[in-house]
Amino acid sequence: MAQIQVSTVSKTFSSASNAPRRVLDGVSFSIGEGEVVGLLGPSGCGKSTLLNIVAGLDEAHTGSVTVQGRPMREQLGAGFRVSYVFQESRLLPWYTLQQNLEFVLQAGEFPRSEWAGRIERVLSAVDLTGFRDFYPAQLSGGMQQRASIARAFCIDPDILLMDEPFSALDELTARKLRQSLLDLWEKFRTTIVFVSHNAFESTFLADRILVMGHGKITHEIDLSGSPRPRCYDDTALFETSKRVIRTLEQHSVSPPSLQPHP
Ligand SMILES: Nc1ncnc2c1ncn2[C@@H]1O[C@H](COP(=O)(O)OP(=O)(O)OP(=O)(O)O)[C@@H](O)[C@H]1O
Repeated sequence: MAQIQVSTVSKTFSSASNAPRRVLDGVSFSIGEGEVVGLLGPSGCGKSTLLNIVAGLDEAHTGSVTVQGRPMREQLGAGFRVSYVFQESRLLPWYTLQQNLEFVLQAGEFPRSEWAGRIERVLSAVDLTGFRDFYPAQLSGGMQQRASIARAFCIDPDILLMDEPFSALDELTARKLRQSLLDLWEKFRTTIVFVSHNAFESTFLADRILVMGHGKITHEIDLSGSPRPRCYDDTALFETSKRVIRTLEQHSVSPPSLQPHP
C-alpha cells in the first residue's frame, strides 16, 4: 500500500512534424494508502498519459509525483513494487500461465520457496487454478485478462495501475473480473489507480473518481460512503452511477490539449 502525491504535473508532446500539444496542465491530487481511485474522462483527455507518469514510465514532464514522499524512481530502486494491467493481457505467449507468474516472481526476486503459495493464492482468487499449464492462446480473452490480474497481484504490489482493464471484454466477463478484482483488493488492500470510460464501472470499483477534462482534474466524486463489499444488485450504486454520469457530462469537456499549444 502506498500514498501517492501528484503535484502540478504538466505534459506537452512535441515532435518535428506536429505543433507541441499540452495534454496535462498543472494536474494535482493525492491518493491515500489502500484507496481505489478512478480516472474518468473522454477519449484523448490525457488519462493514459497521466497513468504512465504516475507509474514512472514517462519522466518527460514538469511537476512531481511522489510515493510515500519520495520520487517513484527512488522507491522502485528501494524495492517498491508497481503492477500495471493493460487493456490486453500482455501474457508471454511462449510460457504457460504458471510460467508467466513464475517469470514475474523471479524478476521481483521473490524466494523460490514462496512461489507455489503465491501462485496458488492468486490463481484461486481469479478461478484459474485448473488452467496453470495452459498457454495464453489456449485461454479465452476473459481468462487471459483474469490471468493478467493474477500476475499483477502475485507480487503483492504496493500500487496497482490499470488502464481500461475490462473494456475489451463482454459485459458478463467484465462483471466477474471487477468482482474478482475487488475480492483481491479486500485481501491485499493495494492502492489502485485505474483509467476507465465507464461510469458504472468506476462507481462500482472506486472510493473516489477524478473526472478529467481541459487537461486537468475538473471534479472529484467521493464514493467512500458507498458500502463495501460492493454488489452489482445494489440499486443505490445504480443511483450513484447516474449522478456520476451527470457530473461527467458537466465536467469532462474535451481538453484544449487537442488544440495546438502556442
Ligand atoms: N506519444 C505521443 N506523442 C504525441 N501525442 C501523444 C502521445 N501519446 C498521447 N498523445 C496525445 O495525448 C493526448 C492524450 O492521450 P491519452 O492516451 O493520454 O488519452 P486518454 O484520455 O487515455 O485517451 P483514451 O481514453 O482514448 O485512451 C491525445 O491527444 C494523444 O493524441
